[in-house]
Amino acid sequence: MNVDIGNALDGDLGLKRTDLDALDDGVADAHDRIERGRAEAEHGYAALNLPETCDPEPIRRAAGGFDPDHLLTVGIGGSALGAATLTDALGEGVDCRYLDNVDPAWVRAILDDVDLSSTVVNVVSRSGTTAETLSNFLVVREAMAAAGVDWTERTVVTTGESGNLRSMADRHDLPALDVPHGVPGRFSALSTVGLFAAEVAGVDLDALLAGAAAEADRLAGSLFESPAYAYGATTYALAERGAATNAVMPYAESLERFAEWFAQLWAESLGKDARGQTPARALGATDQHSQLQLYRAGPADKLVTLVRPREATDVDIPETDLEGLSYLGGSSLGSLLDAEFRATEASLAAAGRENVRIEIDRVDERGLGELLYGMEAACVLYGELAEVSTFTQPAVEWGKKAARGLLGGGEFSEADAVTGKRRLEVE
Ligand SMILES: O=P(O)(O)OC[C@H]1O[C@](O)(CO)[C@@H](O)[C@@H]1O
Repeated sequence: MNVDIGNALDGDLGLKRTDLDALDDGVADAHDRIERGRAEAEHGYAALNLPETCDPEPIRRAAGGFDPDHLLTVGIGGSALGAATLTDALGEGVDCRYLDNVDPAWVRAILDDVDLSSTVVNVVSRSGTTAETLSNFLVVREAMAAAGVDWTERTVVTTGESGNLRSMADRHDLPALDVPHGVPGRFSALSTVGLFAAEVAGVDLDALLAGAAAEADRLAGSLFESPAYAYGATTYALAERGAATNAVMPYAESLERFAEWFAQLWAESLGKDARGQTPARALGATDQHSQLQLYRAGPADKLVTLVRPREATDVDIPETDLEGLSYLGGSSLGSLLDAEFRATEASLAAAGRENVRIEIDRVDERGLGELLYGMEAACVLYGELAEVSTFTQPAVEWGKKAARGLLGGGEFSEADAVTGKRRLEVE
């Protein structure tokens, strides 16, 4: 993974090279803290040890008995997004679906669309109590029964040491994978949580973890020596100068889900104490015809993170005599995408709008390992510099309690606030 922060300097937000030089002592201190946390496998920091601590063998054993047409992963947040990022980018041969929402029409459509007799179900929940995941799993289990499929023969559980799913796995002797200790869900893509789906979809886990390990080896006591820390420190420095939004814009359809994964990582880790940086999901070249107007001419309150593979397959553009389009004929879609990437990057810089370029060699296992690990390390560094509690997510609990109270799942004052909503309806 390479990070080019040149366009983050001397823009509207006024970040100077000297500011990064001044920040580098803080980066060194943060790196020391991170390395101490890794050495002690402290909660959260343990995620940065996964290239060494994640053992692919149990994952391969759990997946080995199946040869499915479909993989249905039932999980939400970090229990689905890492797997989805990996199978969207690298998966081959198996139709991988993710039930991470409880929209009835959408769930029904997916269950009607897959042949459950040739589907493997991976139900994933660290806590084993997440309402969406447990509800969807109960629906899937009933659909399998209705289809005459023995769900116990086609279900793999990924969960913590205790809880509903662990009890169910024990009771029915289901294949069960352990979520890693001390790794919050949004940091668990490179663990059993993300890698079961990847294994079923034919991803080379060793190459993926080797890419992550290579990025881990590049963590250093200076932002100028570590791509991950360069990104974490630069995004932090820009946030401190007003970049309230970070628009992540991969120039590859296969990385669109990566932007969704990044959004949870960045928002749930850094959105604390009335601070943080809002991740916006964009896609190149498509959003050049959409959000780019705002990024270039709207408020100077954001940075754009442009992500791309340096190499990719290509498609030739046939010659044409279409008026004014002959310059495209004989070129290729890859050349057009490359020109648009560099033009968008320059367009933002010309307008004083800060942007950062992240490149991986290819959308392959090594590249994704580098990218996912690099963003996780960047996030941890940003959290250290911002002095926030990177690895907790207390703010999401209020809504969970309110919903549970509304459903009669207990007495929660939060539910009272829902029924007391101020109304002003306009018909
Ligand atoms: O794996 P679990 O416990 O079902 O949690 C799923 C997701 O919900 C959260 O805990 C937030 O509610 C995320 O941090 C997590 O990725």
